[in-house]
Amino acid sequence: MTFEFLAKDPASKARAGVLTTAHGTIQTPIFMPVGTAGTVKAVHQRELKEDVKAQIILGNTYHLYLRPGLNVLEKAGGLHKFNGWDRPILTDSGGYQVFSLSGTRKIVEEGVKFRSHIDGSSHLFTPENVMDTQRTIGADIIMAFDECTPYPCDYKYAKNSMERTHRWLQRCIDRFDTTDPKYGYEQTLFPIVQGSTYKDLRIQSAETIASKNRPGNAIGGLSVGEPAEMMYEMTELVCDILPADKPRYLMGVGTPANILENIALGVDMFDCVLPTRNARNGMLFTTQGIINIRNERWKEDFSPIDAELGGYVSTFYSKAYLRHLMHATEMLGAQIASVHNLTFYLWLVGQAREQIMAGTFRAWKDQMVKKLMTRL
Ligand SMILES: CNc1nc2c(CCNCC3CCCCC3)c3nc(N)[nH]c(=O)c3cc2[nH]1
Repeated sequence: MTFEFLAKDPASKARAGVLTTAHGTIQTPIFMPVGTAGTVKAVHQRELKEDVKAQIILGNTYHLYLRPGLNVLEKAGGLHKFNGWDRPILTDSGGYQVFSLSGTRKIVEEGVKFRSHIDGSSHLFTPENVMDTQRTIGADIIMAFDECTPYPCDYKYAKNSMERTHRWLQRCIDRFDTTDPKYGYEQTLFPIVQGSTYKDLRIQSAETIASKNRPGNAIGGLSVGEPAEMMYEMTELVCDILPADKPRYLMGVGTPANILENIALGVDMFDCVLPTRNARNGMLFTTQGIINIRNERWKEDFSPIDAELGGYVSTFYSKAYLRHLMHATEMLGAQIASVHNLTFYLWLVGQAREQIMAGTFRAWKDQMVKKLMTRL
């Protein structure tokens, strides 16, 4: 994988570039739609490509390992073949999902013991077997096995957890660098910075991750309930230490405003469940601001969902019709809202990229953040 720089914003740390992987190129800054069990919920691959214009999507190691399982995925020839997505895929390492999904889990030096949320069977994720699992899934970019510390978290726990994550990282590197890809194309391992909200730990973790000299780096342990200002402070601190010539991936972020503010701090890659999860609850991000489509006020508004955004669903369907579908709990409602929100997120990062290329990102960002927060 290579990262080529195209432009840097004169009035911020925002940059625009191109990431080249075995399954194609990615224009950065980029938003990566989250697929859980091998699908972006309620969205067809064709819609992801043609309407959303997604360039890279996420797969979920924890889910895919439990169901359909590695045998099916290997027989299919990997996730790209299984779900038909022939562009880049990134998989998270599963540690975070164990914490957020499996009620019962225990962290030991070896790894994390947990029970499947599907059938209660017990499992152990280790740095080594999580590397092997991600080799079998076949994602172009895979993440190191880490612990995402909760917020708030006391200093002692954060320090011990960070040091264990660094030991796990070395085990990931040793395993990854001595195993081959299974399907004939190269994969890339990203390490993840931890350190909770403690400046000295964040500096130490960023320096450790930078020293591994991998093709890309991730920032973890944020977007876990901390105030936005804290997220920005930690991100800026870490971005100033991570090498500028490698892509920076801020995990699990975020709202449209979070994304623009973090692009200004030097982040290139984002993922978040917000656009799809909120869509299913009727919360739409639009070029005019945020709409709760279930609200009475849209009952007889026959204007397009978002005429400015363009794209099929946002111009073909009206607000009144989508509101009706949501109230009737019609599946089509979730599909329309999901495609709309994802299209909005890809549009937003695309606009940011154009502004960075034009050298006008900073002023555009400041007024866009205000507009995006407007509740219509
Ligand atoms: C929402 N906030 C947040 N997410 C974080 C995530 C998950 C990022 N999203 C991955 C997708 C989730 C759905 C299924 C497909 C993978 C984090 N992941 C890791 N490994 N480490 C973090 O510190 C880490 C930190 C995170 N903070």
